[in-house]
Amino acid sequence: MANKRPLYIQYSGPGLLETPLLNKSSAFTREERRDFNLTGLLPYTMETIEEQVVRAYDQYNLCNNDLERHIYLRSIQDDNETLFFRLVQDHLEEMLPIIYTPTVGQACQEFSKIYRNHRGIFVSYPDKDNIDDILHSATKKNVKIIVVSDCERILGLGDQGVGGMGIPIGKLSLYTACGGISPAYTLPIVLDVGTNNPDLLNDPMYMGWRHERISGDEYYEFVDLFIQAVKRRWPRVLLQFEDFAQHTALPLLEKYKDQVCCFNDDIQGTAAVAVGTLLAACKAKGEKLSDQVVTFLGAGSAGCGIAEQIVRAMVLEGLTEELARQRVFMVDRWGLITDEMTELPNFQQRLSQKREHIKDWQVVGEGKDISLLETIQNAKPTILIGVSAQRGLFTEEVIKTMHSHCAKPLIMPLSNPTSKVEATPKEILTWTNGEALVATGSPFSPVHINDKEIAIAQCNNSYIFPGVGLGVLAARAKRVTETMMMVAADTLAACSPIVLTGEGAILPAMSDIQEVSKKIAFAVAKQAQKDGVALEITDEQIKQSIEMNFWKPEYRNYRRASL
Ligand SMILES: NC(=O)C1=CN([C@@H]2O[C@H](COP(=O)(O)OP(=O)(O)OC[C@H]3O[C@@H](n4cnc5c(N)ncnc54)[C@H](O)[C@@H]3O)[C@@H](O)[C@H]2O)C=CC1
Ligand SMILES: CC(=O)C(=O)O
Ligand SMILES: [Mg+2]
Repeated sequence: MANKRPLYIQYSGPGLLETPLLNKSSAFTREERRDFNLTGLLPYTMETIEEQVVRAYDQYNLCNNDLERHIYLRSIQDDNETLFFRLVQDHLEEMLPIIYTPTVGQACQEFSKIYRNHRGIFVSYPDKDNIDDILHSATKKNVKIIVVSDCERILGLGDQGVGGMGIPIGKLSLYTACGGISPAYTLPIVLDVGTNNPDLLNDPMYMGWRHERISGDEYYEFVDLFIQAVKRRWPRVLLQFEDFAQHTALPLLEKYKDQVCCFNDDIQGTAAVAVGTLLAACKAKGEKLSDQVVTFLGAGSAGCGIAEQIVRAMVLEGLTEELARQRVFMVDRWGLITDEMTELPNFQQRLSQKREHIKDWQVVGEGKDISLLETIQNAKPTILIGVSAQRGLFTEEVIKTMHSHCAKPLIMPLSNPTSKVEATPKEILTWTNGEALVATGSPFSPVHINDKEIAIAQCNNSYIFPGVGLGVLAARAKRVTETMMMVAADTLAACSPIVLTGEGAILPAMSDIQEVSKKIAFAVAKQAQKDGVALEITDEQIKQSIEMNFWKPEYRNYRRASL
């Protein structure tokens, strides 16, 4: 047991067994059973956590499908968090797809059907006058990281109403499993502002506020009530915005990024993991990022967030911003985004291509609505990124055309969950004779082609946010800056096996994720100091803080706290 210091607690009897953060189930010792009035409430034999994991894993293997596995793991989490995280840690690669994408998507869609137990906080619009009271009802006093969603864009599955709670829960499980943040410090929150999903509104089982979404000033005033209440309750908390829709994601980030310690995972976390992946792939090919030409399908929060980070990285390599922007092509549902398109939101406008630069392109229809295929035929990209949440849009023709211009293209269908992928790795590798480098948002099995087994990198922001959170806590940072996200990307690239050894995968193995998160945390903490948003402590103190904050799923001895 690494942490031998006893924990002084006030709970006893059934109340202790019903407190998931403290419950040890059959692992309570004889003395603890006596001291905390547990004798007779548990079978006689005392077990170790290893024995408990064996039983739990046996039961897990009896489940018939992934949703059942998800429900089973969530039930352990709601009963005994230490056991849950030990089980997940011991079977990380197998269980991440169950507690996170893709299965969490199905769990969100079926939330009201599979609901078992309360977890997290629901801040519902009709309760808007009581948000302080709601936050004070949270049993955790010392919350350090919140993941909050209004659930309007859950993965690529659209508006899931309160069912989206699965996402903050899943993200925070990864904060602990991958970034060592104690579950005692994390809190998932859903802002229930209604839903525009007719299936949910018509579902008699739907558990959220049965009302269409509030919008406009009413929406922003409600979110502000929430943010101000969070600041009063936990002034230093790190707030992660997750799975907001495109029309609110950036405005909320712009509004709050200088007011509270916060970031938007879909814009900034995704940008960092994608640029980290690109940097690693370029190093592996012996090329510079600034030599690449990048095409996006999907110019939303993720697409534009990644594109802006690519521009920043190209500028750091020496390109002018104007030249960098000329190398990035954004295709959305109306085709290539150009400066002739009126009514583009600002974040797309900044990434539009100037007509004069593409005037010589060979396209049909006088250059209106330039398709993805036409963009690829003319721009001849070396990198193709899919963040459109539309299955199948990377067609055989699109991929083969890309391959005809670039011998070893990097193709990244990043949309989640698996059902929304723009093309599967098997399709891409088949159409490119195994020559493309592929990274996906959701996990995929290795592909066998030309007598080779090709592992598929999972380019998901889960490589970034746990380390960023750990770094913010270690340095006690007050803000999350763009440069902190940029060093997270650089550090991820530096951990890539292909960069380190010249062979292997583009991204580190999931089994190494804790060490990667610690490295990202250190770099993020140092950058926070450089940016003047963190404590001035020594490198040694940062490292110590990271190690000290790194929670391990092990039971501690309990002593009775005097009341
Ligand atoms: N791998 C990762 O770490 C991450 C993956 N994602 C995934 O990326 C996808 C998009 O997320 P966001 O950018 O936040 O959503 P968003 O809604 O902001 O953007 C999606 C964009 O795709 C466009 N689009 C829709 N249909 C299209 C079509 N037929 N052709 C071209 N464009 C089309 C939409 O107009 C929109 O601009 C989701 O599936 C999400 O799960 C998001 C964040 C992180
Ligand atoms: C991974 C993630 O954050 C998303 O798909 O929304
Ligand atoms: Mg997300």
